[in-house]
Amino acid sequence: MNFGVIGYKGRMGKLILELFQEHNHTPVLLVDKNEIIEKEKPDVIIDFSNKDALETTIYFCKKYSSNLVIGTTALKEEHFKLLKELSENVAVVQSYNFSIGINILLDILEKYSKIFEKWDCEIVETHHSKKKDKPSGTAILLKNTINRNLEIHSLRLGGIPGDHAIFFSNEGELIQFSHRALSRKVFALGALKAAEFVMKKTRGFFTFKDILKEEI
Ligand SMILES: NC(=O)C1=CN([C@@H]2O[C@H](COP(=O)(O)OP(=O)(O)OC[C@H]3O[C@@H](n4cnc5c(N)ncnc54)[C@H](OP(=O)(O)O)[C@@H]3O)[C@@H](O)[C@H]2O)C=CC1
Ligand SMILES: O=C(O)C1=N[C@H](C(=O)O)C[C@H](O)C1
Repeated sequence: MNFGVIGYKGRMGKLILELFQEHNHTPVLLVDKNEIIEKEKPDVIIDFSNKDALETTIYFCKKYSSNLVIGTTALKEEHFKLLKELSENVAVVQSYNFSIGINILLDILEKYSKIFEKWDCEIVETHHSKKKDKPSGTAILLKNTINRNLEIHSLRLGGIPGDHAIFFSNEGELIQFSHRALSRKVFALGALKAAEFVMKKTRGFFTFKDILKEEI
């Protein structure tokens, strides 16, 4: 496939560019802050950049009828509205976490977190010190899935790719669910899986969990 990367100079952008090429896909559109390299029509555009790039991303998706895989976090309601509108014409996969493990954890929490309704619950997320947003998109996703008012604690340290832990506790016990991304490559692999998925679709709004339905 011909693909585009928004945020191609970033930590995720560089990995995505490398991994997709290893799988014989061709980069035809590269966008970063104040930079656009435009060669051909991309079949799919991958955006791991910043919410401020969304306008540009949507411009290119519309211009070329390209499908979109977007992992950028800190999106606001207005951004989701734009993505839903876009998905009326092209296929969009949006997720704050493209790892398989977090999506399995979301599934478990969706099914079982009600059991802990009367227990205290808090989330701790730990990421590298260069991460710009707080709390992480994944922590927001976990909180929305648990579907209750709870506190998120954010740590920004060293080079940690992404740790999330959910604690449930009553007077005498503690249960902890946790996930650690051992490297950023898991997210790039997830983006590749999502890009291959959208190539089979013409339109619609999907999450990474929709893609993993057959696996989890
Ligand atoms: N969903 C998931 O599974 C994952 C999501 N993420 C998310 O992906 C995003 C990128 O993460 P990461 O690669 O670590 O971040 P980086 O800061 O390393 O990369 C982002 C890149 O986008 C560029 N950029 C910033 N603003 C714009 C803009 N308006 N137009 C075009 N390019 C722009 C940045 O340029 P500059 O540095 O000059 O600002 C930078 O090169 C974050 O939102 C992060 O939370 C990350 C990992 C996994
Ligand atoms: O910025 C990151 O690095 C990550 N961002 C995502 C988030 O905010 O949840 C996913 C992952 O944890 C890494």
